[in-house]
Amino acid sequence: MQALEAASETAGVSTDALMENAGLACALRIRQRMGGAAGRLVLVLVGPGNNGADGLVVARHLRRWGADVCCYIVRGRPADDPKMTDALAYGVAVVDSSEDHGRPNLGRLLGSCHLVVDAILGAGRYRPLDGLVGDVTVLVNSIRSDRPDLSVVAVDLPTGVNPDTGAADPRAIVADETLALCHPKHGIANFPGAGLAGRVTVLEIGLPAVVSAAADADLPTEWMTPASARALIADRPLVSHKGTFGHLMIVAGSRNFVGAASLAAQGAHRVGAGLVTLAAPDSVYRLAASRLTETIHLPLPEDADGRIDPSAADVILERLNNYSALAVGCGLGLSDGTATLIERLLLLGENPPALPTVIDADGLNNLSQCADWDKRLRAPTVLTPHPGEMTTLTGRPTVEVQADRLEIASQSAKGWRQTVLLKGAHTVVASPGGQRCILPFANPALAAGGTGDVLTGVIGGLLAQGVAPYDAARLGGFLHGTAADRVRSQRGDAGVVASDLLDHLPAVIADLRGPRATRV
Ligand SMILES: NC(=O)C1=CN([C@@H]2O[C@H](COP(=O)(O)OP(=O)(O)OC[C@H]3O[C@@H](n4cnc5c(N)ncnc54)[C@H](OP(=O)(O)O)[C@@H]3O)[C@@H](O)[C@H]2O)[C@@H](O)CC1
Ligand SMILES: [K+]
Repeated sequence: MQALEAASETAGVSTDALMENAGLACALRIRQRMGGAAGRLVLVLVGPGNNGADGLVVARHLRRWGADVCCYIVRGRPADDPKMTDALAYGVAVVDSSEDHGRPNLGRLLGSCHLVVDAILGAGRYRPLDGLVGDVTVLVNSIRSDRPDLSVVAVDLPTGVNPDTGAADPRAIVADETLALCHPKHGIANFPGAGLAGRVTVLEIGLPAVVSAAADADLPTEWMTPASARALIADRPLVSHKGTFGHLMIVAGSRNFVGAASLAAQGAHRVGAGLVTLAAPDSVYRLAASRLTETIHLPLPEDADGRIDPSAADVILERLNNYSALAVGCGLGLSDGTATLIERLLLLGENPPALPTVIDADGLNNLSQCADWDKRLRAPTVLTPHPGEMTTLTGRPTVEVQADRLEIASQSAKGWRQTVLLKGAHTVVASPGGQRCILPFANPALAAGGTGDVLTGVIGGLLAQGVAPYDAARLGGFLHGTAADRVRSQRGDAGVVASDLLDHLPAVIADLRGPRATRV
């Protein structure tokens, strides 16, 4: 952002103009969050740099719209600060921390306000919080934890989070929402900083078009937003039939994992796949069929333990010409037989159309048993490991995978020449061509068995509709994450089950799509 700011100046757009845009965008979002400005009491914590200047612009606009606004100057600002002059002119109250010994004024303001804006520190050069700033942040965090009705909204980054790494000072602000200005900084993408940011809303600050186009081309990592997800949702023609939206084959399930197969199939239906066939062991078919009324079934021979028998590869392969995508893995089980099945379906070139494929869970575990699997995977594929499965595939310890999720996902995608979706808080998606994106979801409700099976079905359903692998993975992950957030907001963190996500998926898609007219 510092480089982009300099490029903007060169292109004729001053930092002051960007700051004004940023401050207005933040004020609009805060007003929306509060359900209006009039009569609200807002406390803006103002720091010494440009983040503090943004805070003064926010204060001025909220005051203009009728809020009662007080700026608490945490650390001295220049004597002739024009943003301060403007804020005062609009009637913003100002309290200086140097005149608030023992902080009685800050305590009183925190006790009575509706919302706190953290504009103390942003993306400037990072150093640990000094005593003065730390005193303020500790008090804010402590009153926030006593007052569930109090929202803390951070401008750009929560104060105390290292913008480049996501490391956090122990006294860093805990925010309910962070308003990321233009390109979110790594500090709120990486944990622990990401865990302090709350909901992240990305705001435009009006970079000149030439600068933002160059940045989009240059920046290696995309932060998925509703707007970027919307751009990936295809129109559904009015004149269409079930064949228009593809046919997915799901190879899944074993005696112990009947539900995995069923959840994957429902995930695919709920994102609009035209037809879904579940190829599962005969005993799984008998249990799942009554529940999956819309699914086509292909019962398969099974071994003594209720896993798909490798001879089933013939049954599947001879039908694949009629399909548009393949999803493999959910609840398959792990044995020599299932590894042989995977090898035949995916590695031996017997799958003539080389269908776009998503491989998950035991699909990945079985794949890792096959020699040189990464060199032999022919079809355009999305691999969706969780960190443990990534360890199995790469041989790198899970702590290493977790410490550098973006890089490891990207290196793997390039090395395997396939799309990789690395699950976890802030799921990462990387393409073989070097694109990569972060899905901004960290939701403990997703830490439940079966949610990965739904995701596989969702990605498979999108692949079947002709969405390219990298787009299917990031859009699928975004739909899944948004559905999970909705479930969490209704039901809380614990006790959510994977099937709760399913009913939300169509509405998530419809809301993203918006009222745009469907084109023929
Ligand atoms: N770039 C853009 O295009 C745009 C940027 N914008 C905004 O600018 C923000 C970046 O502004 P910035 O560079 O002035 O940095 P910021 O963090 O506000 O303050 C740095 C000051 O803090 C001080 N300080 C640092 N650490 C400290 C500590 N631990 N404890 C105490 N003090 C500490 C440090 O002092 P020093 O370390 O030098 O003593 C320095 O004085 C960015 O996040 C966004 O909000 C938008 O308006 C739109 C356009
Ligand atoms: K801040």
